[in-house]
Amino acid sequence: MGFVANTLRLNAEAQTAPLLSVDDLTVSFPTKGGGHNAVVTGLSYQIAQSETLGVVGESGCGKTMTSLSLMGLVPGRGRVTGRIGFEGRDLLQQSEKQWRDLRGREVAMIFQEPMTAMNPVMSVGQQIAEVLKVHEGLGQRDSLDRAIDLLKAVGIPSPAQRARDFPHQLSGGMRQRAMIAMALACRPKLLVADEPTTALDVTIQAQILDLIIELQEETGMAVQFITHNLAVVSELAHKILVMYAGRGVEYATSEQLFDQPLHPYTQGLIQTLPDPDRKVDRLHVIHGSLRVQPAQGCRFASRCPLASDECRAAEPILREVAPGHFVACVKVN
Ligand SMILES: Nc1ncnc2c1ncn2[C@@H]1O[C@H](COP(=O)(O)OP(=O)(O)OP(=O)(O)O)[C@@H](O)[C@H]1O
Repeated sequence: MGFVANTLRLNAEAQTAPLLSVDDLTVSFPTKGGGHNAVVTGLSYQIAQSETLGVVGESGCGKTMTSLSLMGLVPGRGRVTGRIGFEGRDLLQQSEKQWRDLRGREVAMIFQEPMTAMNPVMSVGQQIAEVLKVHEGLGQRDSLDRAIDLLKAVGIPSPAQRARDFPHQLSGGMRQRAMIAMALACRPKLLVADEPTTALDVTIQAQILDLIIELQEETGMAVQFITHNLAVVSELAHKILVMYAGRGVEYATSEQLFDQPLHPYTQGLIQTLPDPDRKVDRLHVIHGSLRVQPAQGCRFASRCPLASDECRAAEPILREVAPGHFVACVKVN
């Protein structure tokens, strides 16, 4: 192939290849009996540049472990297998040094608990300024000015004063916002946001979601946004992955998922959303618990209104039932 054709092919691939491609991701922890307990099983999804993927599911379904895998931060003796393709390389094959270079610079994560990410003995402004010095090559004065701008952008009042505070001097909500400012400061290619706004009041929540969208438009950042609240991702996500007990059970564009939810669990989640047009006496509840799982077959079967013997026979796999719309349920044709 000639040089021009080759270059065109490579450019076309660069435009179409997703930034992140997770294939068959499994995270497991050793059990007392000497075996392994998988908390995430065979998960596959992709995120393109400028795209937001919402990862939704109830507490304990494996959302955080999925995100920590992308940062190389799965705790303890957790074992991660599969492939995490990022710009064409497999992150699971990286050395610890390569992980350290990647974190913060190319992939940044905002956690539910901000103290995880902050240095307790450095002022908040200085911490953000350090990021800007390293990533943008700014000097001391400029980096501090930009840090103050970022604190203002995440809704922190008197940002110049707050910049001089240490993390423990800020309230929980302020700390959360300061951590978000720090993650966004380095303009990561991929932002992993784990329930970042849950503890904040609705006005600040909306402000932070707007800030993420703004930065995404400006820099082409990809976002993986984890939440148990489908309403939050409906505003923000282009695609949604619904997880149940460590597995992906439905994966589709936001429109597909809200217009035609196929998995009974997704349908249940959507019914739990308050709808001003739907007059109901009380909100829908998905009865049962994630912790109660059948020994084999579909993990949702014990809570599913449609479950029959065929559901309990074998675990359904995620399959494409319409272009770009995947579901793991034998009841869906
Ligand atoms: N260090 C660990 N060792 C063993 N199991 C763990 C460890 N950390 C988490 N788990 C288990 O992994 C499973 C998935 O947890 P994870 O935190 O990913 O869920 P989640 O969907 O993010 O929940 P939440 O919304 O409550 O954060 C849970 O069953 C949890 O008990």
